[in-house]
Amino acid sequence: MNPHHPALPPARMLPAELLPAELLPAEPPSTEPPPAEVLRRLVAACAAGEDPGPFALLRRAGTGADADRGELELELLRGELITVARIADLPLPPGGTGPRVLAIVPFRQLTEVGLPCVDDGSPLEALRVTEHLRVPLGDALAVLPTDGPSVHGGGFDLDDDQYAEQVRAVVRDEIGHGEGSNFVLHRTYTATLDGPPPHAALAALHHLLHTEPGAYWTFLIHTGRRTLVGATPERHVSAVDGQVTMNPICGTHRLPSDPPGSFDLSDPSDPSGAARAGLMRFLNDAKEIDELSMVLDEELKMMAALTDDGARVVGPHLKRMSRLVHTEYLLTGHSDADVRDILRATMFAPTVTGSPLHNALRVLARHERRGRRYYGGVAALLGFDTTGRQTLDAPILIRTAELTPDGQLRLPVGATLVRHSTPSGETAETHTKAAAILAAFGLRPAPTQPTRPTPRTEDPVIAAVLASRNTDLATFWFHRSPRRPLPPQAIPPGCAEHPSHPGSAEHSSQTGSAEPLLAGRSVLVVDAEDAFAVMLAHQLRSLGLRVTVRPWSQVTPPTDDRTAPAPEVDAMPEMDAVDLLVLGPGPGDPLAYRGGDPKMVALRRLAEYRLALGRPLLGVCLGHQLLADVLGLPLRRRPDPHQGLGRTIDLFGRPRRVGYYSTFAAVASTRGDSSEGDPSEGGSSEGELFRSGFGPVRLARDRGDGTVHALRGPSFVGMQFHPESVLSRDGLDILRTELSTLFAAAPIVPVG
Ligand SMILES: C=C(O[C@@H]1C=C(C(=O)O)C=C[C@H]1O)C(=O)O
Ligand SMILES: NC(=O)CC[C@H](N)C(=O)O
Repeated sequence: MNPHHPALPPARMLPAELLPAELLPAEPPSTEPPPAEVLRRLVAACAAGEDPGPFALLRRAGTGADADRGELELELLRGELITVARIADLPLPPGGTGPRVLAIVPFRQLTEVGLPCVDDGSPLEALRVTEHLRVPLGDALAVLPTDGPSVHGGGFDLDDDQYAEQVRAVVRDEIGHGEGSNFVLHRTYTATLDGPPPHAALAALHHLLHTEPGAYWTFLIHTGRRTLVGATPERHVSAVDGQVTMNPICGTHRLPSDPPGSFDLSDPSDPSGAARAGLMRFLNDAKEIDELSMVLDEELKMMAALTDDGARVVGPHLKRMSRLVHTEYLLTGHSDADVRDILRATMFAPTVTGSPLHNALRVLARHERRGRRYYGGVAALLGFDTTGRQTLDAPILIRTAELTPDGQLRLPVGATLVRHSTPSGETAETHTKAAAILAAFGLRPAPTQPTRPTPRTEDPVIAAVLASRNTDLATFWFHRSPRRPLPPQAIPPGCAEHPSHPGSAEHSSQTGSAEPLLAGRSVLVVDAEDAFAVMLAHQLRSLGLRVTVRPWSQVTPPTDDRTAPAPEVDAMPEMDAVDLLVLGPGPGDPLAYRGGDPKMVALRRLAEYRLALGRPLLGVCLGHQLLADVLGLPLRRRPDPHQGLGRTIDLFGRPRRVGYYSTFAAVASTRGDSSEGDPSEGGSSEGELFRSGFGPVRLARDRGDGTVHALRGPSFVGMQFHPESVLSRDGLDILRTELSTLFAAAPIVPVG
């Protein structure tokens, strides 16, 4: 018996002192019962309301047992409960293979790295694993209870009208004011259990194992202080053999049937093909497509910061759950970092927070005004493989109910809000997401038949529609060569390839190779609170430049102006010395410099300083807006935010596919309008000419509304779009062209 679980007495063994001496075996018998028996006793203890001690049951896809052994299993872990303050405190001493620690990381863990959130004090609890058993899934299902205690008094903390109003407010006040492109707001369903929570959780797990075969983890984690039970579709991050994988899932198609049955595209009971038609509408829905691209961009930022080889994108694919279908990408890269550092660096997924991450967290705290407990955090299984390398498997805690010993059930659920979200649509989405878990507690009708998991290969028509989404995306992020082949479990079924293959002409122009005019030049990228800066750095490096990235608060031009807000760090000589200064993208209203906003003041001063110096300067999005402002072009807030929007534009006479994440824009009025910023010459393929105090500026403007897509001056370039975004198919080529032109034109200034 496991000494940590005295509540579970041995079932069959008589105490040795009661046996006649001749019956005593020469060798002590194995006292370890078979795994299914251990589970049976655990279930019995829970049903009797006894304390089963900390344990977990995990049905893991991908990196789980299936991949190794080809049979379905439920992992049973037991261990000691520990509570730690920081992720780094999770104990992972070398030695032994297999899982060692199973942690539940609350959302408030963000405070550990100084990121904003409503701090509800939820603890970082973990099981230090003392026992790891594998129970064949069939045996487990035979032992798990089919019925749990009844549950009553359910309802959402925010009613539908209140949630819809929050959706409206975020779209209008945050996305509509340049604070970011997507935000996830949650609401929580609560109810009360009439019996022991671990027993209720086991019955719910049984239900979910049947109904959610498409889940990434179907699991129950009982720490003694709480029980989490759920079927989460989404891997947040895993690390196997130095291969780090993230899995942004976004876009939600609500399945029509109620109560739901199996979702089969060739379902003979759906002769009209209604299910298929609905799925096709979803796959072609601009909002759903944009949602996934936005979270792909945001997770690429994380991967770019985390891995030494950038990241590689695979997908998109469908992720099928019982009542809904999602779309997903997979991102892989290489990192030798300690798995606890990987966890710490990825708090938390953009699919449960928003973009850009830091400001999204502020927006969440502002609108949600209550803690998230474990919602949006992760479960994390840490251990070692047979070669002694650390392993990590961390799903996102969504579609997960928390049961507390006092019988409270909480199920938080959210939706990704984007510029074209509708309050009613997002509210309906939260109901559908909650339904699968609520059904497991008898709070919603159960599906009539088991759900079919996502097939290994997609239906060819659907696969083609999915693959076509990549034609407008940046090859650069699809063909970064991984250091080693992807492990088979990293590649999901029906892997869609990017249409441009290695070796093609398009591929070589889009994947980066050192440029003669750029190679070896030094660049300082100023991060204006958007990790797009790190993606830009990867692209610039691929063009041969030497790149440093620094937060805006640590970069400041030399100034004698003592009235200006005090910089955190003294003037940096490299401001003058670097061959190229890049002012990066960032959230917020660029004109807020007038009210003294420290970030906007600092960035604008950098633009002024570098312009006066006459040395190469590139402004991207927010950086471009502040550059345009210094040049004398007016800035306007768009009525139609371009947050997360791919467009084909006319860029100095060439059609270019680029991605926008902006609500503001510089505007140059059309000829005949006498307002400031009037271009002084008519349009040409070279763009219109605007005379600024820093020399003539060529403008690439939108013919419809006059907004400035890009500008070229004697020593500077501005881009309203994001060349680094996955939405910018032509981003890398634009950077190459614009920077080469800039360096060809810019006088060589000796620095000494
Ligand atoms: C936020 C949740 O789910 C996330 C949001 C999705 C969406 O908005 O389409 C889809 C999958 C998840 O990444 C949740 O279940 O609470
Ligand atoms: N991505 C950005 O740099 C955005 C700039 C600015 N916050 C806007 O929304 O227009």
